[in-house]
Amino acid sequence: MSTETIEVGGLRQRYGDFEAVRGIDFTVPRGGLFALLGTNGAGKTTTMEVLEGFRPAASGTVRLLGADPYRDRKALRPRVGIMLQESGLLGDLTVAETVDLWRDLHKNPIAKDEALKKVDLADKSDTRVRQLSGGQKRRLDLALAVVGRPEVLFLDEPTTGMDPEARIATWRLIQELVAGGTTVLLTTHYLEEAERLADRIAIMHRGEIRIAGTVPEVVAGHGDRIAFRVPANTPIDTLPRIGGTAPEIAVADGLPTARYTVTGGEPDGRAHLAVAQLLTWASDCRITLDRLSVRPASLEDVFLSIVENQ
Ligand SMILES: Nc1ncnc2c1ncn2[C@@H]1O[C@H](COP(=O)(O)OP(=O)(O)OP(=O)(O)O)[C@@H](O)[C@H]1O
Repeated sequence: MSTETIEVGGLRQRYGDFEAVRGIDFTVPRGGLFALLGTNGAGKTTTMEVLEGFRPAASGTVRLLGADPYRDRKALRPRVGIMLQESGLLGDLTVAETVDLWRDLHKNPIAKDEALKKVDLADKSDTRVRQLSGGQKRRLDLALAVVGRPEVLFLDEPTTGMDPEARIATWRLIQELVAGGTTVLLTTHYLEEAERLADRIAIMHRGEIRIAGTVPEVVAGHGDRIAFRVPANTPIDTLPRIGGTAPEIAVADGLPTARYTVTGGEPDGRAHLAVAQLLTWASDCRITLDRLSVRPASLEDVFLSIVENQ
């Protein structure tokens, strides 16, 4: 028997003639947190909806807790928590009434006060849902998703609209749930959210997973970034090519800034060699490399290179 809580193999999904998901594969073990990142319309929500059992897979294999999420959705429902992108809350109910309604759907729900405390809405208990702010509604959505003590949690852009404090509190709650063994599939446009929370991520673009792995694995092949400013009138056309690549030059506040992406070679030594080459050039030109920075590629760099180049 598989030890994976979520299994997706060769999943394809169409809307009429349009293929929104074009053969994707990933698995999430019990207690893992997998984040799907990607451009608008990449197919993240569609993938999640198949796993949530809202529609059958057009082709491919999809298993949730060892079962078919569409055919076995009745049996799976009590074991799964879902936070959709668009909340379907009833505006006339109070926060407390809403939580009560959801608690009634579960056999062993957490206490109402505990649910509201988890998402910092205890003081809004008697407020009508329509009077909540966007971020507060998101927090109520999250309380409803966790009220039934789910084994698997689907979170579709959970922190959109939340202020930074609420976002950090939400991350803490998600981390507690994962530490307790809950398996989470998350979609997000916040790269920092994925970096903080996920064991593994996938970046989707146009219905395909373009890259997947742990964050260090994903950024590993994308080189280092070197940037510096030089005084005006520096002969920037004499800047060395590094690894066969010329720098990108941008002018800010009247001063040229050079940026290199350094790939190839041994990761441990390539930035060192590149900087040595640049310092020699600077010394020959009798200038200083102002605000010299050297860093490995970030998740944002990888994301942008996927989106811009493909
Ligand atoms: N019900 C639908 N009918 C037709 N096309 C749809 C439907 N739902 C989604 N699509 C299309 O399928 C593609 C994938 O949409 P999906 O919502 O899965 O993307 P997403 O990655 O979640 O995007 P976002 O980050 O904007 O939420 C998009 O091009 C979208 O327009």
